[in-house]
Amino acid sequence: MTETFSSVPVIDYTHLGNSATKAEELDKLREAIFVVGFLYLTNTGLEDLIHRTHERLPNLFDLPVELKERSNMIHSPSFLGYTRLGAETTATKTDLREQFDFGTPGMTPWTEQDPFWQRLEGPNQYPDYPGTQELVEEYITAIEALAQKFMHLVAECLNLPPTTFDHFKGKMSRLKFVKYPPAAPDSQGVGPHKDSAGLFTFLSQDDTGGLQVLNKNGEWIDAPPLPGSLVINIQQGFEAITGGVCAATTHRVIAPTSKTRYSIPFFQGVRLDLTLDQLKESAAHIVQRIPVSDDRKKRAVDVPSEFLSPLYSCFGEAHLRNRILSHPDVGQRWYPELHARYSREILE
Ligand SMILES: O=C(O)CCC(=O)C(=O)O
Ligand SMILES: [Fe+2]
Repeated sequence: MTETFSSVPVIDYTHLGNSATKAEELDKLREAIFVVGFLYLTNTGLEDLIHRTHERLPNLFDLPVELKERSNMIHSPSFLGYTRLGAETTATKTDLREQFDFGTPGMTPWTEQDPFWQRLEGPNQYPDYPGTQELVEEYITAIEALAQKFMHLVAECLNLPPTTFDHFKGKMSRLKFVKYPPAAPDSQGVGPHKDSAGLFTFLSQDDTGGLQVLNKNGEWIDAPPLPGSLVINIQQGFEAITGGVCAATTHRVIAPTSKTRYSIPFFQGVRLDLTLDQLKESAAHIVQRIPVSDDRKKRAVDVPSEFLSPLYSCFGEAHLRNRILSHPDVGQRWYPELHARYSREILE
């Protein structure tokens, strides 16, 4: 029988920091990473910040449309800014959500001499709502630090030196504020996908529900809200580092029917210049340590991983492709030739 899961494991962050409980919790983490690909992380110390941020979201999204549109993503070749309801596509269907995308501040401006995909790392557009920039910066600083520690723990659970994955880390991570308005039953909040921006995702969801993860048997498993927790999943960058053994995990959100849902995903960035060949070489010693399972590949049931396709020169290009297809209006404006090429590849 395929080794799979029917619920999402809960890992207590304080147990990972306590020598009396660490070994046992690392075992649970290993299982969560290698068998499930999803976990709840509790007691991270970020509860107050997460709570304060959620409290602001309804007012932020209630800003007049004209104000939100001023920071529309269409103005950003880095795919940062506001996306109105219905402007995003996943698995070729329209998502029923509205969102603000932010990146780690302080990126070096792109110039014509840089590779085209380097343009993904650019400046933020902040909505005109007092305190937003400060809150975004505070959130990104705090969660970047947690993400870094988490990555060290993942290395430790493989008996690798804690800093093993550090040189895969990219300069820019991404943070989103997302709103899902109520919709007809079984509507697509966001369709089935694997996160493409980097290593791990750290998601805070409110108390509405609707997040589902796919297990190896192709069944959708609910990931119900767990107050104060972060839901962590594997992105395509970590999948690539582990030679596809730790498959990025497929998930989706069913739109709410009677109340608005808000969520705050944070995507830990990966180095954009990583090529598949470089990865194969440097990841070989990592892959050897990963427990062998006869059904390694079965988790990736239905959503292809762009980066493991030899079509793309490096992670940056694979990620750019994903952005262009998710936000076709932005893709068409800034990268018309790539937009045409990537769209054609889907049809073929
Ligand atoms: O809103 C959520 O709970 C999940 C969002 C998500 O999966 C994404 O934006 O990549
Ligand atoms: Fe996602």
